[in-house]
Amino acid sequence: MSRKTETSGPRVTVIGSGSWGTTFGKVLADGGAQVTMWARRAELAHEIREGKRNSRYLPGINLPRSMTATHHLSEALQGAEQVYLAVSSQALRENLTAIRPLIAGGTMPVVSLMKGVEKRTGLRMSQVIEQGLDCDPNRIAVASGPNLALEIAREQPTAAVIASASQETAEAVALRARNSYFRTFVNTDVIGTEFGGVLKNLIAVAIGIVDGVGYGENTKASIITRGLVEMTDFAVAQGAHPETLQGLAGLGDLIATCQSPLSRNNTAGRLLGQGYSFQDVVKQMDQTAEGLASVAPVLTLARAAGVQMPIVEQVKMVLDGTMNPRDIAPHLTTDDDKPTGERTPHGDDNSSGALRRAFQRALDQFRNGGRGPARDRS
Ligand SMILES: NC(=O)C1=CN([C@@H]2O[C@H](COP(=O)(O)OP(=O)(O)OC[C@H]3O[C@@H](n4cnc5c(N)ncnc54)[C@H](O)[C@@H]3O)[C@@H](O)[C@H]2O)C=CC1
Ligand SMILES: O=C(CO)COP(=O)(O)O
Repeated sequence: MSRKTETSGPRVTVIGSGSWGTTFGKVLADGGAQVTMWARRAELAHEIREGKRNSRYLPGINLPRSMTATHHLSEALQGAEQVYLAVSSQALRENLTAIRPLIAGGTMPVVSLMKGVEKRTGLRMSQVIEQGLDCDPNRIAVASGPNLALEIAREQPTAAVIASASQETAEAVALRARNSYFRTFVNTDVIGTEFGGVLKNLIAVAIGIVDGVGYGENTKASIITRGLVEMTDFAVAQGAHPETLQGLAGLGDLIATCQSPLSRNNTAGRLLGQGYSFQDVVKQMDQTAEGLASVAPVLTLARAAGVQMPIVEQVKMVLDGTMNPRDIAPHLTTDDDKPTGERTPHGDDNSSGALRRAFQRALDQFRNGGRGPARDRS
């Protein structure tokens, strides 16, 4: 398929040349941008720049001719109109320290492509960016959705969400990060969009465990469905719109990650289910499985907010080696509470949930200058 590859397009920079950073760089380049990748290792920058390949992370993929790469941060960031961040979540803060003086005074959007929380602080990536760059939250955007890197690198049609507190920033980023095989929608629910990406990783680890022990489709469907309830309850308690969790950044990503053997979180879970210890799994994974680091901070936040997450609790117990993977279930098997309904506290029949949604919609409209709701709107 031939793609638009102008060499005179706007300059954008992608920090991190792993599987997602490189794939997103290709998305941007195929959308007409002049993309400079920053790679930590000089050899990888050389391979991308000269060979138009990233053989370790994206085997078999030819990268656009217009894409270049460097391992010098200052060179990578020079003249960038937008900056995309795609290192592992735990490495973000140290990278921001190096980036900050190089973009000081800049007003360009900074976009998180990451799906984790910082282990030490429990902060979302956009919050770490706000602190690390000391920048206006209206400049920050996050990208999320059912986005398995290798499928997108193969140009399989996919959709994603770009969220920012500023509708204008979300739209500017969405316009840049789109092409014939990658469609971006926008919203202003940064909390829901980010937590969707974080939480589905945890449910994908649970599904991997189920696969690893050899359970079938009923168990998986039960865990995916109840997992979405946990994701929604948690995210809404943190200030998200429930609708966001029903969209691409929630349900969409949950389906993709739970179904695909390409998912690293799913793979890590499968190894746990097969009996490998957490330490063995970490040794075997040569790419980032964010869910492993997010479990503890998510549970800390959940407990503080009074949200119950029985599936995530079980993932933690399997990781800690205190639960046999065969005991995983859509509920805590030690739970002898009386039967409850399926509905969540934000369900349609709940007036406080409806009130909250109405209030959030009004707030959204106010933020968008009265232009109406902007949920997942292209
Ligand atoms: N691979 C995928 O399909 C998708 C990944 N993501 C998210 O993107 C983020 C990055 O993931 P991937 O690119 O897939 O991971 P990866 O493991 O393929 O690459 C991570 C990159 O970060 C770099 N890195 C690690 N520690 C670093 C440090 N201290 N300083 C600088 N660079 C460092 C590595 O060298 C590597 O280039 C994660 O948060 C992940 O959840 C989001 C959507 C899709
Ligand atoms: O976020 C992803 C798909 O949307 C990638 O999932 P994994 O990190 O589990 O590979």
